[in-house]
Amino acid sequence: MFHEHAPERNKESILSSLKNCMDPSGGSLLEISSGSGQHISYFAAHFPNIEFQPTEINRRLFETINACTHNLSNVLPAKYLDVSSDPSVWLGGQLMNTQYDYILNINTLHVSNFKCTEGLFRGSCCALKPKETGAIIMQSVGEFRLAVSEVLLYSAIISVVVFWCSCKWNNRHINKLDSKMKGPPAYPIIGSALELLGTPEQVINVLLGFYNNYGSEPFKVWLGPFFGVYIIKPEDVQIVLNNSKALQKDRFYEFIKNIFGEGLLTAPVDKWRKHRRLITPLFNANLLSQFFPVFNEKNKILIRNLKKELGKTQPFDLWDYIAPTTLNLICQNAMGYNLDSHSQCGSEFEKAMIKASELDSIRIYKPWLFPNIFFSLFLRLQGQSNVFKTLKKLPLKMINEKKEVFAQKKIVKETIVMNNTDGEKKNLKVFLDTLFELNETGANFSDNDILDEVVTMMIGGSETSAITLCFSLLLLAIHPDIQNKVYDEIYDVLGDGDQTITTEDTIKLVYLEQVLKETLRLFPVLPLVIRKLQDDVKISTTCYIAPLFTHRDCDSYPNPLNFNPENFSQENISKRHKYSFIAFSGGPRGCIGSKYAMLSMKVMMSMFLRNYSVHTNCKFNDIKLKLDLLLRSANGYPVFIQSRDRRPSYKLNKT
Ligand code: HEM
Repeated sequence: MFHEHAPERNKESILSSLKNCMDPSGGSLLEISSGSGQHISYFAAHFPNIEFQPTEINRRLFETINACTHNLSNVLPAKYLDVSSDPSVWLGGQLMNTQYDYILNINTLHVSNFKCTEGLFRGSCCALKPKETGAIIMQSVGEFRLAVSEVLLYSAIISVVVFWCSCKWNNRHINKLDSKMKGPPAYPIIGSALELLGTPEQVINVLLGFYNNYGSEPFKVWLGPFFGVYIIKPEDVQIVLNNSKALQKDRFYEFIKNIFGEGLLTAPVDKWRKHRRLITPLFNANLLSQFFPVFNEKNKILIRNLKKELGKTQPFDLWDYIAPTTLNLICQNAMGYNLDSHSQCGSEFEKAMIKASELDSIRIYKPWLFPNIFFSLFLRLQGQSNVFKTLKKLPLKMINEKKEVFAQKKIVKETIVMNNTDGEKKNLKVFLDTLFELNETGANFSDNDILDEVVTMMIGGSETSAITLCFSLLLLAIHPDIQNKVYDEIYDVLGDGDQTITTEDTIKLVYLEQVLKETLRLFPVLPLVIRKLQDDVKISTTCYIAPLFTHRDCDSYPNPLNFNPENFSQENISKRHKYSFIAFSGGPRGCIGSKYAMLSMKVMMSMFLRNYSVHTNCKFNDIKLKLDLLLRSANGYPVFIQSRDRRPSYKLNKT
């Protein structure tokens, strides 16, 4: 027999709680984990009309329990019960026939495996009679919560102090820089996070506010405990982007690895160097002309789809048509995968992409979401734990299908055959197949590497162009005179027929290129590029290169908030610093797909404008921006379209 002190100490207070919630006139009670039997013998004496069933997992305690209760006629002999087991085997399977008015459990959960807690709740659902008096009484839970919350509180305080000290230590080298530079107010640990609270629409306005307050000279911002410097002047931007010690992406890119893995965009320098060297030849200007048949074919489908918007009085959102087309283009051109018959997969991917980039961007501006554990919790609370998995579904499907074809054919160069403009057959070099091919020659891309590069290309190659095209068309709708000028050029180059567009045609579409660049100047899809600048003694400083700010510098652009494609006339370009336009970033780690992007956008714009004129009720100042990982219009791209009268404006004006 053994005797414990705790039950002696707390039995009185538990009894008073039981008196509050138990009906003494009758009923039955199942005690789980009766231990020494001290509790049950004490309570049974106070509730003579209630039948008590003691239970215990440790059979050796049965004797002790029974000895404590032998003179109480309302206590049954102790029974074996493993609370973590399935309820169907509780009490030798009797539970299904015998149900109780009360279940009592004291001082178990905080000393047992979590399976026991789960089992207790699961079993209680079966063990309690289905009436309101059924109750689980667990004095131990109160103690348990207190103990855990205290432990959590102390751990949190200690973690914060340790974290603060380590930040202080890591940041010791920037104390001087910090004190000399201007920037928004910052507080320990959270930095300027309070300023950046708010929706994606508000965040972009706060960032623009920083620029308005501090101008083009470098200024500091603390994102959480991390110090960073905004670099805006083209001369300074050029130095950073071309510095071999600034090729490393900053820690914030770790946050977006749940989307891009370690594709080119996010890869650490060593991996990036190797992959970039292998992938760059695929974006060679000579190879790009091979994509034209696909450009022409997919844009024809776009033009056909748009027909249903003709004659409507309500504006529609350009995004709904342009985004699926750019995704379709990159899937076909880079992966050799035709999305036409898998539009459902495409739209699931697009939705997941937007949601994922929204969630990751929220994290960047909220230091309390920096630790993975808090971010996972945040995703759960938002009901979005699966979004990153959903995003990978389409790329995985494409990779697996293409891999099978590659293996089946057992060929080194897998190709797809398309009709080119002259009607002859031509082989198209596909990015994904080239990765498989490179592996055959020892490049060692793992399955994860391939997935990461494919996701990077799909997002880099579709979302960015779609946003730019939508902004461009919206701006042309707002500025009909500029739209006329673009169409006149298209007419002069392509005539009034429907012939397919060639590389040579796109070279001649000079003004259209100015329009696209001016759009990217005003609305750079990637408004922020973050690099880690490391010095010789491995001390690093974060540099924020902000195309959005550099493009609004009055020294480079006299009226920076006006939409003026003349900013990109040869004459005006020659007057400016090369790095005054950095929509595609610059230096060795600049955008690998800039040429592909410009070509595909030129083809889509010219086919669109050749068939339709675009109109809107929206004014320039109505465009509201929002920032997730990319810069978008917060209120969409609302336009109307009309069939194009295929005559240039100079001929129309004469009639
Ligand atoms: C309007 C269209 C586009 C814009 C404005 C744009 C802009 C950019 C920018 C600013 C970067 C540097 C990002 C950083 O350092 O954080 C970048 C990188 C990249 N872009 Fe683009 N991009 C566009 C289209 C494309 C296309 C069509 C592709 C692929 C077909 C592509 C693939 C990539 C890749 C792979 C990188 C990472 C490069 C590296 O780190 O080596 N982009 N892009």
